[in-house]
Amino acid sequence: MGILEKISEIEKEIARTQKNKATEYHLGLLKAKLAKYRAQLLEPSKSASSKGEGFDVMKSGDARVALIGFPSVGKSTFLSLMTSTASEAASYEFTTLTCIPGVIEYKGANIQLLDLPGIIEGAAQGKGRGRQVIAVARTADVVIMMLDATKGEVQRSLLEKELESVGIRLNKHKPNIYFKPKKGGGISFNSTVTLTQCSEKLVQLILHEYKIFNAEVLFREDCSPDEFIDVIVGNRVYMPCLYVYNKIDQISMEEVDCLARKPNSVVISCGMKLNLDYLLEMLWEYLALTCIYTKKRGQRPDFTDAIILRKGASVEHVCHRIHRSLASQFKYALVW
Ligand SMILES: Nc1nc2c(ncn2[C@@H]2O[C@H](COP(=O)(O)OP(=O)(O)OP(=O)(O)O)[C@@H](O)[C@H]2O)c(=O)[nH]1
Ligand SMILES: [K+]
Ligand SMILES: [Mg+2]
Repeated sequence: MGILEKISEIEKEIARTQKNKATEYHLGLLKAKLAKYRAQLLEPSKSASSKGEGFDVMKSGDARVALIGFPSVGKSTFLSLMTSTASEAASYEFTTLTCIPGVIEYKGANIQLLDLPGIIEGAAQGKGRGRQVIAVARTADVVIMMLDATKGEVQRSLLEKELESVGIRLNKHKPNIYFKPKKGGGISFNSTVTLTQCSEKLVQLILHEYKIFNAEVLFREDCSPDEFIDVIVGNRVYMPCLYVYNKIDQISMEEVDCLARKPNSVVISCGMKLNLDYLLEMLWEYLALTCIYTKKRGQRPDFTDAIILRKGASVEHVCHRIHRSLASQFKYALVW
């Protein structure tokens, strides 16, 4: 019997079993077994762990948001609330075993929301489906880190550490350092600002550690050694992250107030549908999308049909979105 069949057998037996004092232990045992099989299912197969691939879900819509969090913080409940997709939610951990996409429609944009399995400490090393979950997170435009408001802050720092360890930088911008390896000429080091954390000597040491002996380095901001290393190593992902504290129906007003004041944080209750509108507003801000409406001469624009682009998009981007031949024949645009 495969694990999936075993799981379904136990689930059936739990459903069959009447809940009362006499069956308490039996049910408890079944649930423990269920959790064990689910955990086994979450162990990555050897081939999957070596490749570190994500779940195979097509990117669609105008932007992608990934839900990252420990098990049972309410990720699936949230997806089912915000989209027309239903994702199974339950009180036991690892209810969700794969990536489930839904769509949030907001201001005329389609935002793809991805429900993912819960991740745990050690996820980056391949514990559970952690590696796959993180691989999906890398492809997102914004990460929602969902946290259980009734649990301590330690969950937040643990998850941050996991993402850090695989090169995901949350709510940080790319360090403003020009770095170019060369064929010869040694290391040329310059800075346009006063450096308080790095010196020429340190930069050289770090570069030698990476076996780089010829390069041009220009610091345009006062970066730390870690940030410099990020630049050398490359392949870092700089990701906006919204910390969402769910289940505030379970804590006191004072505690809610304290969490709500943290930077990049929103407090909600999926159970009582609290503050979800505000979360959407914040999400929209973090996605940094912009709505562009086209209009015919002498007519009003159609505000139900927006072209959604990243902030900073040019008229040329708009042309490409309308038709690929438009930009080359383009003469002028009136922009409001
Ligand atoms: N009190 C309270 N319970 C909630 C809230 N949101 C979700 N829950 C409950 O929390 C439990 C876990 O919810 P899920 O949505 O399955 O959590 P998940 O993060 O998807 O869990 P996994 O898929 O196992 O990682 C369920 O019993 C939900 O009913 C909330 O706002 N308040
Ligand atoms: K759950
Ligand atoms: Mg879930």
